[in-house]
Amino acid sequence: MSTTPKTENVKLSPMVRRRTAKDIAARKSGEPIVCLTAYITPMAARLDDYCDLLLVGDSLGMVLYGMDNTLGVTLDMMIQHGRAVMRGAKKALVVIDMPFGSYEESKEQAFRNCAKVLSETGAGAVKLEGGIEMAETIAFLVKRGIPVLGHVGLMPQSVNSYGGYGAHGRTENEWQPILDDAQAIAAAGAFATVLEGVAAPLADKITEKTSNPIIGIGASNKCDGQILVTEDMLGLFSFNPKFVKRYMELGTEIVASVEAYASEVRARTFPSDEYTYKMKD
Ligand SMILES: Nc1nc(=O)c2c([nH]1)NC[C@@H]1CN(c3ccc(C(=O)N[C@@H](CCC(=O)O)C(=O)O)cc3)CN21
Ligand SMILES: CC(C)C(=O)C(=O)O
Ligand SMILES: [Mg+2]
Repeated sequence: MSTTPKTENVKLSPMVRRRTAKDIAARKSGEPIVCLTAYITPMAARLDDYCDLLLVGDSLGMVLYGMDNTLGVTLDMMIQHGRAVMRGAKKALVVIDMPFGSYEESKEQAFRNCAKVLSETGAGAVKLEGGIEMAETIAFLVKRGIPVLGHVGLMPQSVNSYGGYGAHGRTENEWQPILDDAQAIAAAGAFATVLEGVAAPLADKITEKTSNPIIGIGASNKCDGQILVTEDMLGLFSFNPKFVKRYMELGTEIVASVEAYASEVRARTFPSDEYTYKMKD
């Protein structure tokens, strides 16, 4: 009889070291940081090999739930989708967007909710929108072990104040406050910053004048990295702002497939023989 201990038969999956916030921080002026959003396991699994960072964005309120903006997204939604993405992604750093109302009130509120998000999802960092006004909160979180990805420029959770999603910094008198925001949160310890919806020359200047990596969306190709909403670049979300390049037309392909299925059902050509069970011999 074999006396081999049971543990010897346990197959360990090959160890992949997941990217950390520190790895991303080290990419200032280095190899561009590739980022996309992910909300669900099967998508995260497919993006994982190609992305340094996967963001569970609060854009999921609009993309998955049909909301008009991101303001109705809850902490529980972010946690459930965060867990789903963690099950699919093994290599990328997973970052969870803090939803509107979950962090702005005080640094204590921010810590409580960010800690809940990290402990219940296993993700490696959180993202929160805000410039100078959030710098103190970001420093408080970072000093207590919570890596923070910043987000300045167009901040979608402030859509009611802006009155829309127009680009910022398209006249030079708008530049200084946005640069100040980016520098303030870099100084507060954000490991990188998303810069959204700004004129390209301003994005170039901010990238040059900040100490942490700048990840652009609707910004410029001189940023230290790029992010897009995955459903936007796949052509699944009916939305066509200037900054979205559609790499495929998934929505059109879905419609074509459903059309084919519907007509086969009506013609009784589906399910054909190969899709039906035979009797046992
Ligand atoms: N699917 C999706 N993709 C995103 O990039 C995204 C979201 N959702 N939800 C959260 C925010 C909202 N964002 C938006 C929403 C609309 C425009 C937009 O319509 N832009 C127009 C100009 C609008 C105006 O001038 O008022 C454009 O042509 O760029 C841009 C960014 C970016 N974020
Ligand atoms: C667009 C990205 C940066 C985002 O914040 C989101 O997807 O919610
Ligand atoms: Mg967001």
